[in-house]
Amino acid sequence: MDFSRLVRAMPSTAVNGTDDVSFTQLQPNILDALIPGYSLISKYIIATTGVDISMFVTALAICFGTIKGGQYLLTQFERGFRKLVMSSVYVNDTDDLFDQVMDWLDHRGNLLSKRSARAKTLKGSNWDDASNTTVSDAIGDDGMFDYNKWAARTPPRFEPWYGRNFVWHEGSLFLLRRLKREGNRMQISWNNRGDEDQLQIDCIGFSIQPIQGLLRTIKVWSLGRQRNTTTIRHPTPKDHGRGSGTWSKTSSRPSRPMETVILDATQKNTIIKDMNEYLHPLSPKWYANRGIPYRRGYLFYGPPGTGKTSLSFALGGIFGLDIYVISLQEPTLTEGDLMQLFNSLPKRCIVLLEDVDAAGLVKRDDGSGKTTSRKIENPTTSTEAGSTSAKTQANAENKSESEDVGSVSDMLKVVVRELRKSAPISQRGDRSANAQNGKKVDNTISLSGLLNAIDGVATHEGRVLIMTTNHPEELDPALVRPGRVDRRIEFKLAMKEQIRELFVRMYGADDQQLKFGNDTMPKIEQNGHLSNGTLSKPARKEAPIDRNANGSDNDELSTMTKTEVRELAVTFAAQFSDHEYTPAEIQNLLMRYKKQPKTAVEKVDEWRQEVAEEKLKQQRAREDKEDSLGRDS
Ligand SMILES: Nc1ncnc2c1ncn2[C@@H]1O[C@H](COP(=O)(O)OP(=O)(O)OP(=O)(O)O)[C@@H](O)[C@H]1O
Repeated sequence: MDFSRLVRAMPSTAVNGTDDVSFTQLQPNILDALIPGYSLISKYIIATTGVDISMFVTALAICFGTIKGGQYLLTQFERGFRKLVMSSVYVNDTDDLFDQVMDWLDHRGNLLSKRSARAKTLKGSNWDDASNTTVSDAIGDDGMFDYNKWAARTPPRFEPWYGRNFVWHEGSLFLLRRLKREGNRMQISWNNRGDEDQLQIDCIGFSIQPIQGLLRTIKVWSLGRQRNTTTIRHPTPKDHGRGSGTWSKTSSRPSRPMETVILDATQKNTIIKDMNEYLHPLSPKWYANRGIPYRRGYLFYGPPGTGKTSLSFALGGIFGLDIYVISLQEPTLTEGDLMQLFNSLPKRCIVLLEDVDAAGLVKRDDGSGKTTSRKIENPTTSTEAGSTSAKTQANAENKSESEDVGSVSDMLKVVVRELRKSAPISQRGDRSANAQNGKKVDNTISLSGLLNAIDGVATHEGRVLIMTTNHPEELDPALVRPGRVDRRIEFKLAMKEQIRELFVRMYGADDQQLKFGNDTMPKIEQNGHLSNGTLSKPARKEAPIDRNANGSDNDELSTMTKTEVRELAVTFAAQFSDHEYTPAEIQNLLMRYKKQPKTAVEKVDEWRQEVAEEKLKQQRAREDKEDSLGRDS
């Protein structure tokens, strides 16, 4: 705005205030100062249409000025008022509390502005919100499940949009606003999730105590909602724009009940008791008094599909801990990120470090100035349909190394394998695949980098570290030394008893009690505590298991009693030897016949044949790949 022109436009009488001022006379001059080129436009309009727009534009300018002035005064008043008599608490969006408050706001429908709200389609991780939809709503005319119908009936979630939200809680009035930082300016915006958002909570008074009470209420409310769910977090993808080395919540799923992980009872008990003891509120003091870092590490090792991840998730469920998953195979993960990720862990959580053997760790400098690369094997693909166990694969490879070095081509294979072992990490395994796919692969996590992150600073004391591997023999002793790994748990191929339990769980789950296979063993209460063991409850009545929700003709279960299922489980398990298949493979067979336990028993031989053929095919494919690698080199 040109103020000098504005002053010049006012007649001296008006400026001096000695004469009456005709407001209409001033209009063109003032408007010309306010809107550059106004007089020209105005003259043109008068010349072409004969209409004088001065009055109209004046009215508009006055309205605009009044509104802006009002807004300015209001902001100044609010600022002054807040400074004088209000207290504030800020919550950053990287804090869990931020989401909890947003969720809480969302669930208080009366908070939403009457005129505007943001509708958000719910993603799969929210299990509760589809509960209003019944199965029949989602069945198409042809009797098949129609996902679109299901999704269409799942209501969107309505969230607050721009503006202030006033909350009345326990006799206090709160003002909640979301602020987004843009440069040095804080702007109000609801749900424009970006970087560095903040929630500002104000209340009237000279203390933040009422806000503390509000946040406590929200936390308790949130805890109630999260009960029986396990939150999984992964490193935030690099392209997310939030900077590397931060965690993102990837899912919140119903906790996996411990009894669904079929393992040796003693083994399972041991780890639960150990963790329970470690997480006890008095434990940190016990560790501190003895000068021992308050950390606990476990190594879960064994072939793919034997329950390592499942047990980790179930432990998260019973101890109410969130799970922070890091895969060292992630090609863009750097040592700096790893350190930052470990340093930003909450006080109590489970860190699941997956496939530590396949990470491509470079061994620590052995003093000779050389660093030696670790071997990367192509980890067995644990497809649901007939995955080959790593053990079988390892045996096959060992065998080929020791026996088959007879022909030239066999010798070549061995040479190729050795070449692959010593090749730079970026040229091997998954990183190689990523490189071919155009992903960035120029980083490496060295063993010392990993050890630094694990040992880290005292801030992440209290966490539980679970490392999983299919090849424990390939791990550097430094990584698994006591203090870093306090207990090693071996996961083996399924025993007959495990197979029987898997069968019973699949077909008679409603009848299963929380037990570890031995009635004298302690039971896990819902809250994760151990209690003295009692006899498992017998089946209530011998009625057929009728869960014919969408009845099908070949539903054998609806006519079977639980006792019959148990008896059939024994027949099923008797067809296998111990340590023949992984639990994942057995589960895959059972999943094919979800309601046909008798058919599952009959089909074992057919399935065995199929799995053997599949494994042979995979073996041949591996050999062909090695041959072609040999030819290329
Ligand atoms: N001991 C088990 N009890 C019950 N289910 C199991 C068990 N082992 C495997 N499964 C089932 O097999 C599937 C794969 O299991 P999981 O991911 O836990 O295996 P894993 O040992 O972690 O494999 P990987 O080494 O490939 O990560 C899951 O669906 C799980 O339910």
